[in-house]
Amino acid sequence: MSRLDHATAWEALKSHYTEVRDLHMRDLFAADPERFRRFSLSVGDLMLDYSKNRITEETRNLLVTLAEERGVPEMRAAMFSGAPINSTEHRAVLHVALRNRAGRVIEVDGEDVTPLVNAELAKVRAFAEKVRDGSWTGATGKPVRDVVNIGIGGSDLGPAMVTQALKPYGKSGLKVHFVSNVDASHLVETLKGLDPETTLFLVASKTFTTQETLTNATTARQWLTAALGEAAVANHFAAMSTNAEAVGAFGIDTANMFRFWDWVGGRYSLWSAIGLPIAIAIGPDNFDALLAGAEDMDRHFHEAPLAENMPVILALLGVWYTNFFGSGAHAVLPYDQYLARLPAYLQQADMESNGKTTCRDGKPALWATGPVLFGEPGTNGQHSFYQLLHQGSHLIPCDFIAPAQSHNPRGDHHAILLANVLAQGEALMRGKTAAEAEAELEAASLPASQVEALVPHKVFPGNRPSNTLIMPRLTPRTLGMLIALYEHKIFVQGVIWGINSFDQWGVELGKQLAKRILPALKDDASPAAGHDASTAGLIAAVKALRAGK
Ligand SMILES: O=P(O)(O)OC[C@H]1O[C@](O)(CO)[C@@H](O)[C@@H]1O
Repeated sequence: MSRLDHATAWEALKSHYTEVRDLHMRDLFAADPERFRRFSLSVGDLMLDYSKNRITEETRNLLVTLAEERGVPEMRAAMFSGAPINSTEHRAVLHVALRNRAGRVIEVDGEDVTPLVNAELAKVRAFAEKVRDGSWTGATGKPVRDVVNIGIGGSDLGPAMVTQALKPYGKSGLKVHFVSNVDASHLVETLKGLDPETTLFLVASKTFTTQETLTNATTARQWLTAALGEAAVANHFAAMSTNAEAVGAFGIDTANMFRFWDWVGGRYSLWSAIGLPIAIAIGPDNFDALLAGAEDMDRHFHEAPLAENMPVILALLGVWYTNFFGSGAHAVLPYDQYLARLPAYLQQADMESNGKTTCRDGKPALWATGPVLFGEPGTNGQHSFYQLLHQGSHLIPCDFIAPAQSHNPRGDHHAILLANVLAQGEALMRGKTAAEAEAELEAASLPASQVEALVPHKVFPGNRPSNTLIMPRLTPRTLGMLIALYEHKIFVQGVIWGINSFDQWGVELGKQLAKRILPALKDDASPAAGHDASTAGLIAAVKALRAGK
């Protein structure tokens, strides 16, 4: 693949940028009453308004040309067909096969994976049903009341986010908890008040070698066996993994193991057996609806022309701001308390996928790649970092996400929430001119000297871009669509930037060094030698504090 900055469309976009960068969106809206219609699109129940972006039709055309030139349609076809597009790990990338409810044949190394997926999904459904109806019992014959998922990264964030998002679909008397951090406080606080007789642990790890997960699972097993004995493990532990050998070695009966495959990336795995806690929490039929929503988005992404393709449009807008406006951050702002963990989930999905500067061909990326992603739910962010969004020195594109109906209609709450989300997009776009600020201050009868002093502080530049995603209601189906939308957006950006979005070598170095530091922390005989002066000094200081010196 040739260099991104050598693409013809890149050059065209560079010169187009110089024409567009000073246009104000206020003027673009004033000049075109059709702008909303022109720059919005729907997929099923999900509507995207992207008219509040610093673009013209020419911008969209050029960005679409860039996507074509960078081979987005070809890579998309390769992904859906099961080609090994995760080049550094020689793996297919087939989270789409996990929600292939249409039953398309998808082959990996000559084998159709669809029957494998369906068989495992049937096992997940059956197990979830048993836990929910009480026919799966603990060692003393009692039904499960608490499920504790132990996993981290992709084996935690997706299921935790979805389980929280779909809490209204939960079952009373059955709670699903998530433990991820190796800090024992996470496990200890979660287990407080739980009864070993009615607790089921799900150990979720693709590799089953992850230090945090195995440490937490070992301590959880001690907690269980201290109360119920070693023989209880079979009724109280199940695992989701690709590594049957390691699951068996850990002492979990592989009959209680739900498997997935190396062509499912960890951060794309919530649709696989890793979704078992979701299926238990919301029921297999709702889990199926989640898959159906994702499949709706897959179909749209696979088939819609690039210029009318929601994930492609979101990806191209991100490229526009990252690579031409020099924006290094992106805010995801769900106006729904149930989506509180969506930004955290997307941090892994996006930043572990596209936080890279080496291209597929091993050469450095000489252009910016994935942005810093952050966000907070609802109006909380407005009373925190929105100040910077409105008046700070950084241009930070925002995605607002808002279900039109609440699961908890109470008085004016939801109307207020919706008024706020719509107001934020409008405020970011319009801003407030000096003349408007002055008129406001004068109307408040302030003395002229104060008006003059305050006006510069009250000005909002506006012209700050945002997308707004709305849906009737947050349901398993709309959530499935939303997550798949972001997955495909990330994919398209990776293709354009020329990077492999499906490996994560950048997480390895810290893991290696932690393994070297651990003995030095635990054992006086292990010297801190071989570390830089700062790390060696910190090791010594931490050791002294641990010893109470
Ligand atoms: O599921 P596993 O193998 O325990 O890995 C957990 C997480 O660790 C990572 O490899 C990063 O450290 C993620 O990509 C993954 O989701």
